[in-house]
Amino acid sequence: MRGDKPLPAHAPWCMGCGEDNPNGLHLEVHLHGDHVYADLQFDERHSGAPGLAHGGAISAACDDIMGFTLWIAETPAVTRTLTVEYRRPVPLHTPVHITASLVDETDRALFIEANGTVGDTTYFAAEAVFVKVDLSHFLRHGDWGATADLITRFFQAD
Ligand SMILES: CCCCCCCCCCCCCCCC(=O)SCCNC(=O)CCNC(=O)[C@H](O)C(C)(C)COP(=O)(O)OP(=O)(O)OC[C@H]1O[C@@H](n2cnc3c(N)ncnc32)[C@H](O)[C@@H]1OP(=O)(O)O
Repeated sequence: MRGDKPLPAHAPWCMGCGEDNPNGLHLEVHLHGDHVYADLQFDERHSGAPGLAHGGAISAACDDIMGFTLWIAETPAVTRTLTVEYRRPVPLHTPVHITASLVDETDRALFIEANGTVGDTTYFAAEAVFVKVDLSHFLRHGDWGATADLITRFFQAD
């Protein structure tokens, strides 16, 4: 059983968890047992209808926290599909607890679920398929310098 452990951001400018992104969600994600979790509050930067979180911001929060179950799966992977069920409108400036866990795995695919609650009530739930990649995926498609930083975080996370 894994204990409660803070996990490093995907990248400093990551929209979900990067500490240097002024418009990001600033998720601080912890590993706890067989799942990861974060506590967040959406604010005006993430607004859709007045006073309510934008569906895209909620989807981004789900995608990003699911991207932390990679430390459970112990493999890099990227989102192939993401489905979000918006069950209740999420007010801004309201504490939301979001969790994600790995529910199944094949040679190439990870099946991941996320859940966002306010108090004891589920406000949104998501399912995703991530496809495993090797770290060269990020070198091939992304920024070399930032990828070197990502690889450092990958190995420091152990
Ligand atoms: C300790 C570890 C720390 C890690 C630390 C690294 C951090 C790592 C940073 C991550 C950061 C995250 C941040 C948030 C998550 C993003 O935001 S990720 C960004 C958004 N996503 C993307 O950009 C992905 C774009 N898509 C792609 O690059 C390519 O489609 C992919 C995903 C690499 C797959 O390419 P491909 O290999 O050509 O795809 P394909 O052959 O069609 O499918 C591959 C396999 O997956 C299966 N598959 C595909 N789709 C499905 C599906 N829907 N259902 C079931 N199986 C499927 C296929 O059947 C196939 O299996 P096999 O036939 O090989 O057995």
